Amino acid sequence: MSWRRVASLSSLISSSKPSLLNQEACTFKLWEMFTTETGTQAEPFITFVLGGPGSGKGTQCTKIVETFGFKHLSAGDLLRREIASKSEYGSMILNTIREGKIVPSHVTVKLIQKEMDLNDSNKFLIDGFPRSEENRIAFEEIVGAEPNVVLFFECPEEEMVKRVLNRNQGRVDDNIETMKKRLKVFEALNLPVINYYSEKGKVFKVLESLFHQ
Ligand SMILES: Nc1ncnc2c1ncn2[C@@H]1O[C@H](COP(=O)(O)OP(=O)(O)OP(=O)(O)O)[C@@H](O)[C@H]1O
Ligand SMILES: O=c1ccn([C@@H]2O[C@H](COP(=O)(O)O)[C@@H](O)[C@H]2O)c(=O)[nH]1
Ligand SMILES: [Mg+2]
Repeated sequence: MSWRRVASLSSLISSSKPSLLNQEACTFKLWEMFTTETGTQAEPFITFVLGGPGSGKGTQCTKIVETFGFKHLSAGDLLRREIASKSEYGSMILNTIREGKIVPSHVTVKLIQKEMDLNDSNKFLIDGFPRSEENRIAFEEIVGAEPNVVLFFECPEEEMVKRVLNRNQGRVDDNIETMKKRLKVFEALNLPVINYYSEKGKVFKVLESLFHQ
């Protein structure tokens, strides 16, 4: 099956009976097709998983990993690990996350690249990255690859706010002040990346609908 055909499925999902397809069902259906298509591919299969703060990226990535064995690389988790290990960039990263801003591209891309190199898997879910056009360009230059596909989790803002404020994972950025900043950054810097890949026919929009996790 060609990517063109897979992309046309995305438009079907947006236009036909979205209320019957919850995030989980959409994701599983799509990934079933991707694994069938790319099972013998030698090059790494790269998926960028994008969406606003609290849209459910991490939650769905965990489910995909459990079922299909992709390697999940959360850029946010890699950055939080740097803070915890008190690395040279730790305090700068902590301050940036507190402010809801974006960590310099070279730092994040190096962390992602290192994890990709260390891993045997050839199928990656890169969650929460790229956050900006600058991030995207840095990844493409440094890693020398583009994503095969981009999953975009669309979720109403009030739902994202509710989820983040109820997450209870002790994250320094899960408070209303930082959340407002993160939403602004998402719209100003992350949406252009989604639009860029959308024009290349690589984006699957996964619709939020009424469903139980
Ligand atoms: N479909 C859903 N319905 C209700 N709650 C959900 C759903 N998906 C995720 N959640 C909950 O919402 C919260 C945020 O989800 P998650 O951490 O997966 O979001 P995220 O997109 O990774 O956010 P961030 O960008 O802040 O890391 C979690 O507490 C999760 O359990
Ligand atoms: O590529 C990235 C990813 C994340 N950040 C910073 O981390 C926080 C939290 O990220 P989550 O993906 O929500 O876990 C984000 O708000 C940014 O401050 C980043 O700079 N670059
Ligand atoms: Mg997350």
